[in-house]
Amino acid sequence: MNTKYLDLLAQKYDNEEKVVTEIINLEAILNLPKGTEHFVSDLHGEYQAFQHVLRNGSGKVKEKIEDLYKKVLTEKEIKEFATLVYYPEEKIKLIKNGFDNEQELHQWYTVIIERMIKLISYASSKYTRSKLRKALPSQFVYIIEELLYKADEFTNFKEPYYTKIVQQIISLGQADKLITGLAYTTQRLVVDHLHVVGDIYDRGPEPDKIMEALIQHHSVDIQWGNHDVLWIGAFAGSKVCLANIIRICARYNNLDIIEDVYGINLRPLLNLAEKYYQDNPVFRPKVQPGETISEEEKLQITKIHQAIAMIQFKLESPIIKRRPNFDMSERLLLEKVDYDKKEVWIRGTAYPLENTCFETVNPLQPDQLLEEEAQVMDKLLFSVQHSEKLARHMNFLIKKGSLYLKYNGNLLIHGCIPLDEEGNMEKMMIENKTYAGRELLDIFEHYLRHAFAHPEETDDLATDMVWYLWTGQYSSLFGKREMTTFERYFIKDKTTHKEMKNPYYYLRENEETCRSILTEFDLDPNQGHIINGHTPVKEINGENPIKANGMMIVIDGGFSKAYQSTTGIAGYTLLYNSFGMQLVAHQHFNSKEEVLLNGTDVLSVKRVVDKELERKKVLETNVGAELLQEISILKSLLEYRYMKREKGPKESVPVIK
Ligand SMILES: O=P(O)(O)OC[C@H]1O[C@](O)(COP(=O)(O)O)[C@@H](O)[C@@H]1O
Ligand SMILES: [Mn+2]
Repeated sequence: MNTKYLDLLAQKYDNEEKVVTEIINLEAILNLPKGTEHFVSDLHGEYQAFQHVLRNGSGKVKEKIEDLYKKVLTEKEIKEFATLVYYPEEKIKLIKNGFDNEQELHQWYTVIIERMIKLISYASSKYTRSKLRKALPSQFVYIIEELLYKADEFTNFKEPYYTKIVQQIISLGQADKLITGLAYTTQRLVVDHLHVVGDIYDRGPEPDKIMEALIQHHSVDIQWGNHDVLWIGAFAGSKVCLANIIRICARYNNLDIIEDVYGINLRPLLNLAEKYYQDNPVFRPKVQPGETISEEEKLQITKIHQAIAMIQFKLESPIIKRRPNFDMSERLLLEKVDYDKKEVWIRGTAYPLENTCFETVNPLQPDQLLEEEAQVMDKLLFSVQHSEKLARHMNFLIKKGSLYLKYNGNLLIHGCIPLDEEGNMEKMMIENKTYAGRELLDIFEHYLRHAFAHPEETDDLATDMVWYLWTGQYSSLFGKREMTTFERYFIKDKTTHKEMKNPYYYLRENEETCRSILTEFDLDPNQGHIINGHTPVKEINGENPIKANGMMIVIDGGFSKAYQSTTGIAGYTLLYNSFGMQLVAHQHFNSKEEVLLNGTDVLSVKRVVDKELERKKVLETNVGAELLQEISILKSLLEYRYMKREKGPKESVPVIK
């Protein structure tokens, strides 16, 4: 080992005891049960529902409360207590309003602090003290540690020392803060690591708040979804991606995300829209029940929606032409329109067009942007690339995200591995080289990162490739032959709207397919699972999210409100702890207010996907592999710096994928 490196390390471990202590500490951690992983996907801007799932740990918080209190508390009390852990600030307020004297309130504080301490003691039992300490609210670490210590020692909590501390906290007016801190600590202890298997953005109203929550989260990774790369693409300089995100925001009545949240000036686009467009039924924004919108505003959005959709269609054309390998010439639909007859030719059939808005299209050069349209896009791109908040969110997506992830033996991927009908990995030619399977995904990711690093380039291959990831047939995020946006707006015949899925989506029902994919990614097919998002599982039609004998798990049940009528539920999430995997089905989430008032916790059918025969330890995980490496380095340091040779044979370091 490089001695320079060891010298540097010795600055941190500047005596023998420190090295030895750390080795012992790490060895101990290896033998603890593995932490709980929590998988969510397809959040689609539904911040409130996501918060709920995060706060209740997909039912794990309640489960722990029930383990401890089922015999001593009523169902109502358990619900109340669980709600307090999920939403401490609001619930404390509500409860306090119900008391009419100080004494009752103090009594309540005493009981709740005791319960919270017990809960934390239980929830942290599989972690080291140091990990627990990091999860505690910093201002109360010392006090809580004292209480936890007493909770271990005396089960009845009547110990005067304990009582004294609690009384002091209450009389010094710190109880609310302490309870709130303890509630968040519980949430954090219940789920060790969060995986977001794609599609944070689009359709729902608050993707930015989801991003802020993820930035604050203690441990998270993201597998990009097709909607996320659309936003990354826009920020990286792709005007066609930018047109798409604005179009989708207009369609779902979410333009305030662009305008108010990210501070992007839509005025030039609005001026253009007002000049050329009128009302048009297919471009009116989708308004959620309960949402109010004035007729004037609706009309304005309808116009913007048309203006940006037409810009999008025009911008697609030059990319398709300069990238023959994208094999998308079928999508040059503006050129296939007969503008006199008002029909479009698709694969040899002429379809009548309706609700058209071709005011800015020159039939002789249909993909030509008007000067004004080009200027609008330049201004929008400038504004997007100078939004400080968007920059922060996109940087985080890039830092924590990837196209796929191998984690503890499983493969996490939003969309698919493009396959042909025989189950072979589809090949794509990029710059005279053919890629398939894992290599294809790696090169896609390489281009995406390149595009992000070069936001000034707007028409290069890397930037175009980000758009391909949104809509190309061999994109691992899209997984369909083509995106029929044009047809959906302008053609009545619904057969043209159908988007043919990649064979992956039926082949993934077979174990054999899943085995070959896991092998392609160098994962053990006897142990690993593929965890997918992207396609809503239609539980309503009896679709099973667990496929291929448990090797494939699809967790998109549709947080997206717009899709809940087709799925019949409000999303799946997955939990993977030391005992195995559990799939949780969530029922429709109405509002935080409803949970606060009635304790309705709309969970959750659990299906055991896998049961570990033996409890899985940290040693067998990704984290374990990293710790083993650290231990090995520390042992080298011990030997080099403090001349201690270890007795016995050196262990080899296993690699966990
Ligand atoms: O329902 P909408 O918002 O019109 O979106 C439909 C489009 O969304 C897509 O399904 C992609 O979004 P998802 O990743 O959420 O499936 C396209 O295939 C389709 O054209
Ligand atoms: Mn998706």
